[in-house]
Amino acid sequence: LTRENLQRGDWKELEFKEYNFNAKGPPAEAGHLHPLLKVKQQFMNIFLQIGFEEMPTNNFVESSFWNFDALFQPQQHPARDSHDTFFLEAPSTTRELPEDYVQLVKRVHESGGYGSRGYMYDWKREEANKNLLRTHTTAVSARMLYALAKQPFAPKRYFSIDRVFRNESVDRTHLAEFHQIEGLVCDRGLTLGDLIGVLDNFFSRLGMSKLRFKPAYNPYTEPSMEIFSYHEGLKKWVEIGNSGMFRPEMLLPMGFPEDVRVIAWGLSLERPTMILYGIDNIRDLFGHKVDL
Ligand SMILES: COC[C@@H]1[C@H](c2ccc(C#Cc3ccccc3)cc2)[C@@H]2CN(C(=O)Nc3ccc(OC4CC4)cc3)C[C@@H](O)[C@@H](O)CN12
Repeated sequence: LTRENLQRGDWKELEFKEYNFNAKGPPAEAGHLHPLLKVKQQFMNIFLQIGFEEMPTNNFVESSFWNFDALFQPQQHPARDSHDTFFLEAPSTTRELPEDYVQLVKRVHESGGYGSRGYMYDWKREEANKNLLRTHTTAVSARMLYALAKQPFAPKRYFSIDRVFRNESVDRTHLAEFHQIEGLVCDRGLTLGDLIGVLDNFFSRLGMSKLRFKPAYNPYTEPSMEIFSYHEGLKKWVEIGNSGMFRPEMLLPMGFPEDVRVIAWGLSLERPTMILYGIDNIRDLFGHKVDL
């Protein structure tokens, strides 16, 4: 039907069939929820069911102070190197830190206290001021615990599920960023048994029972444990996370009473999502194909 023969009126001779209003149109391509967000919602529901409150994680940029120093992670630790951490050029330094607390952190790094020897090095404020992309959500846990320690003591359960950034080489199963899931319980007199109990409760809600634990090391927790679960589908033991008890050198400078303990654990969102959705290349989780 061109403009010409429309104007000439040829169409008047044409035979048109009845319009069928019951004909089905082409199937509308509906949207899909992203697998990561569906699994995130599952984890969030579990945390909320067992009485955990969500921490505010809406700051990707963090100071080295909250990301490392407050966690008693020494300034010469390799994780603080630019090969593992994304430091910011602008704004390169943090605007403000709680000065009285900074002095207590400096002292515990340099000379210990509370029964600790410390690391016996010259702690530098310039190092703590450096802005970075947070390498773990434990930086948020540090901020929340510091705020909690300023109140009259009350037990708390917090969780966070958000993006963290590591300056690592990317490959089929590793990207420069991932979503960390972290839970913590703060109360008087908590023991490693309470940590094991909380982990049993949490992971059993995901169908992961029969947990096994292996001694591990984190700069900010002592003791620390890697967490394993026997995966019926894969017929093998799978590492499902890491955990531990925050050190007194982290908690006592915040101002917590001596008998307050914090048990905490972490895992990633990508690993369970890839397993639950049978995705073997992590890039398939993110947008269009990017061949790095
Ligand atoms: C550099 O990233 C390390 C990441 C990530 C990780 C590791 C440790 C923490 C932590 C912590 C922590 C420790 C103490 C106190 C506070 C936080 C958080 C994320 C996962 C943690 N991991 C991990 O998620 N594994 C996992 C979790 C769930 C799962 O469910 C499947 C349905 C069955 C399967 C697998 C363990 C390994 O994948 C490990 O090789 C990779 N880990």
